[in-house]
Amino acid sequence: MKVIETDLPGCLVIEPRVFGDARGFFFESFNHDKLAQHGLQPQFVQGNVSSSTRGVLRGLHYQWPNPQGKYVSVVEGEVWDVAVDIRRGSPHFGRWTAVVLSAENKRHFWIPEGFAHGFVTLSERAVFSYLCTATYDASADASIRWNDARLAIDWPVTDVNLSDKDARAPFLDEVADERLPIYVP
Ligand SMILES: Cc1cn([C@H]2C[C@H](O)[C@@H](COP(=O)(O)OP(=O)(O)O[C@H]3O[C@H](C)C(=O)[C@H](O)[C@H]3O)O2)c(=O)[nH]c1=O
Repeated sequence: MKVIETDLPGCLVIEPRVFGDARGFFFESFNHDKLAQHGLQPQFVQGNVSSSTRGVLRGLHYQWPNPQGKYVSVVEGEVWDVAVDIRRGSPHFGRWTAVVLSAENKRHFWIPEGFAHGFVTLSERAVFSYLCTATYDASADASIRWNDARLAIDWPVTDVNLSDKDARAPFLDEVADERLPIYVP
């Protein structure tokens, strides 16, 4: 397993060791002890799977309170996945980083608690599978507009297919401070 730091502190790319043979391949999608060697000890309590067609954009989502750390990957197709630091008091507030996740590259992406998350689907269909460190709390579920000029996320696709909720998401400047996660150094 390789753990690669991104340009946004806290967000990590994990590349599993893949064992291929005449039958196909095997890889460990999550290994507590191996991640712990890299200082990462998430305790997952929920797993999610979603399927999206080309151009579907889900995000930018977060939970506060009850923030979720997310360990995300793609088991079919390809997405452009983005994490945004929206923690009040963070030295990196408003900064984002992105990674291409695909069934082919088998990369996993660790997004810490307090970050907003989203992705846009690059393939005909993408099946997105991820683990969370807190369970879903509808009352804490929150969104920020995907194309917020203040974030200036360089999405590779702009003709996107959004849920009504995401299309109406507030801009960061419209979100009350108390609805944003708190940075804990
Ligand atoms: C997230 C979630 C949703 N739901 C229900 C609520 C809705 O009735 C339905 C679809 O929810 P939503 O449209 O919020 O699903 P996504 O747009 O895929 O949201 C996710 O997309 C981005 C990429 C994320 O990072 C979050 O995990 C999550 O917000 O599933 C649940 O029952 N449990 C859950 O954990």
